[in-house]
Amino acid sequence: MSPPPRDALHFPQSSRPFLEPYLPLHRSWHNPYLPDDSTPFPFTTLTFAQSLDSSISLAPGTQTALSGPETKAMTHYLRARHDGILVGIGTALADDPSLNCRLEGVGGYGGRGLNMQPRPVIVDPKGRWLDVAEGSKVMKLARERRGRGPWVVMAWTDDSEVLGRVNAIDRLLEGVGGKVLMVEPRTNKETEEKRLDWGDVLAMLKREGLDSLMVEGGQRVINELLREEYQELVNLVIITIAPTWLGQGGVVVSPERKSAEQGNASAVGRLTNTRWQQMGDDVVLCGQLPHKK
Ligand SMILES: NC(=O)C1=CN([C@@H]2O[C@H](COP(=O)(O)OP(=O)(O)OC[C@H]3O[C@@H](n4cnc5c(N)ncnc54)[C@H](O)[C@@H]3O)[C@@H](O)[C@H]2O)C=CC1
Ligand SMILES: Nc1nc(O)c(N)c(N[C@@H]2O[C@H](COP(=O)(O)O)[C@@H](O)[C@H]2O)n1
Repeated sequence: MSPPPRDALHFPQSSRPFLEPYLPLHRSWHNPYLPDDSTPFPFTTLTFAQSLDSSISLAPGTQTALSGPETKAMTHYLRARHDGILVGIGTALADDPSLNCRLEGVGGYGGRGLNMQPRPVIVDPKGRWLDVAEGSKVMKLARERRGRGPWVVMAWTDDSEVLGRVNAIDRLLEGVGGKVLMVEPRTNKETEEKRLDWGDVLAMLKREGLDSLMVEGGQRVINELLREEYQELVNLVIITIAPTWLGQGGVVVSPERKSAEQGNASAVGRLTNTRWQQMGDDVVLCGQLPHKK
C-alpha cells in the first residue's frame, strides 16, 4: 500500500464520539445482502460551514474558506461515513469542488480501493456542468481513482439543446464510472416554473443504491431542504460555525417561511437533540429536525 499523499487529512479518534450517536451506520458495517429498504429515502445529512452572520460565502459564485483545519478534517470524516455527497450546479461551477474524501487511510489516500469514497452527486437540471466538466477536479480525481465517477441529476425535457447536453455528459461520465440520472420535473401551478422535487431526487438516489447522503450545498439547495415541506427528508443537520462575520451581501442560509405575512409568522424550524462541540477555533452544531411521524 502506498503512503498517504501530502494532502491527506487526519481526524483524531478523540473527536469522533461527539458525532457518533448521530451518524448513519458505517458503510463497511452494512450487510450487502440486507439493504435497508425500510425507507424510500437515503439517510440524509445536511452539512455546511457558515459565518456568525449566517453566510456560506462572501458573494454568489465565489468560494469562501470558512472551516479551519479541524472542522475541514471533520467534513472529510463525514464524507467517509456517507454513501454520497450532493451539491447543486451553482456550487459545482463556483467552487470546482473535489467531492472526494481525503481522509488518511481512505482509498487513494493511503488506503486501497474506492470502498470508502462517497459518490459525488451534482444536481444540474439543464446540463450546465458540461462547459467545465472535462477539466473539473471531480473528473480528474475519478480518472486517478482518488474519487468515484460523479452522478449528474438532470431533468427530463424535450428541449433538444438540453438533450444534447445529457448525451454529452453521459458519454464523458461513462469513462469514469459515473452516469446521468434523469428525474421528471414538477411544474408550479401558479408560476409555471419547473423544478425538481427533493422527494423525487432523494428517492431516486436511494433506488440507485445510496443508503446515506451528505448534502453540502449550496445556498439554494440548503434553503430548499430547510423549508417545512422538506424537513421530513432531512435526518441530521451538522453546521460548522466559524468565528467570523462576512458582512452584508454574503450568500445567506435562511429558508423561506410558509407564510411571509408580518405578525403571523412562526419559526421555520428548530433543531432538537442538539450538541455543540468546539473544534479548533470553530464550533460544530449537530441536531435533528423534528419529524411529524
Ligand atoms: N460554506 C459552505 O459550506 C458551502 C458554501 N457553498 C457556496 O454556495 C454558493 C452556491 O450556492 P447556489 O448558487 O445557490 O448554488 P447551489 O449549489 O445551491 O445550486 C443551485 C442550482 O442547482 C439547481 N437546483 C437546485 N435545487 C433545484 C431544484 N429543486 N430544482 C431544480 N434545480 C435545482 C439549479 O440549477 C440552481 O441554479 C457558492 O458560493 C458556494 O461557495 C456551497 C456549499 C457549501
Ligand atoms: N465544510 C466546508 N467548509 C467550508 O469553509 C467550505 N467552503 C465548504 N464548502 C463545501 O466544500 C466543497 C469543497 O470541497 P472540496 O474540498 O473541494 O472537496 C464546496 O464545494 C462546498 O460544498 N465546506
